[in-house]
Amino acid sequence: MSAVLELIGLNKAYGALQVTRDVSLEVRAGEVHALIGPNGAGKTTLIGQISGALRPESGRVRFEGRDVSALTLAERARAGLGRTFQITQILPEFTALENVALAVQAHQGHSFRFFRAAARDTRLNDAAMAVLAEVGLAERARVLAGALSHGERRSLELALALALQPKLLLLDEPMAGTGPAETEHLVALLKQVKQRCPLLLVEHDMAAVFELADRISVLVYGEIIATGTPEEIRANADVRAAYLGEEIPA
Ligand SMILES: Nc1ncnc2c1ncn2[C@@H]1O[C@H](COP(=O)(O)OP(=O)(O)OP(=O)(O)O)[C@@H](O)[C@H]1O
Repeated sequence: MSAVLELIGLNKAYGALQVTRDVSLEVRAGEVHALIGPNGAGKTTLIGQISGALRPESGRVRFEGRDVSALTLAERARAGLGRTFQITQILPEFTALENVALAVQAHQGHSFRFFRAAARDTRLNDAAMAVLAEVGLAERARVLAGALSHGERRSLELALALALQPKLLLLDEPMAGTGPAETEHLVALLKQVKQRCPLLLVEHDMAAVFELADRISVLVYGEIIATGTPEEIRANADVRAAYLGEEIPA
């Protein structure tokens, strides 16, 4: 399988604290690649360097064969490097449908200003409804985003990202704060999203990671200590030592 995203020798430090150490990694077409590691290992910092929110001191990011290292976050997003929006970026006073319509409209390159009116536009509405249906929120389309449950807002975040038709999706802890039923729903949803584009998934819920991932990379103190299939990672002595053998499901 070909690499959609390639990280080549990324390094980043905060003062004396080296948070990314010579990280090289590839996400291949069709795969869910999970990035796991103990708290503070540098996962979010690494995602930031991929999305363009943070600049590494050295190293390259290649996306679909193109060096995107010099591109801004917005330019990378336009190139198809998608990420989930934080819940705080959901507009609570607007309906789920209006939130997604805004994202669809943004993808089509229009101004945000008239999106209330634009949300009445049938084509825009249809496109937004299709994305909502994809994440299981069709029946909640007219509900204000602020009135959705936590799990539903997580699904809405995913819908906002999908509305931009990403060619790869970066997911930073999509299961955080969700209950068991919501987690199950999100796992099923991500399996479906995988049919559309590859995923780079940062997640602490190990059961979800081991269910979803085709390959897993393990980050410890900013360094990738192992990359492999779930079976390989489960059997890796260094990984078990880093996790004290606790969180890796048998
Ligand atoms: N802006 C910053 N300035 C200084 N240090 C930072 C900054 N951002 C993160 N760090 C430090 O960098 C290290 C890596 O943080 P990061 O959030 O990337 O880890 P993480 O693996 O995502 O952690 P978690 O699993 O807890 O979310 C931590 O020691 C953190 O305290």
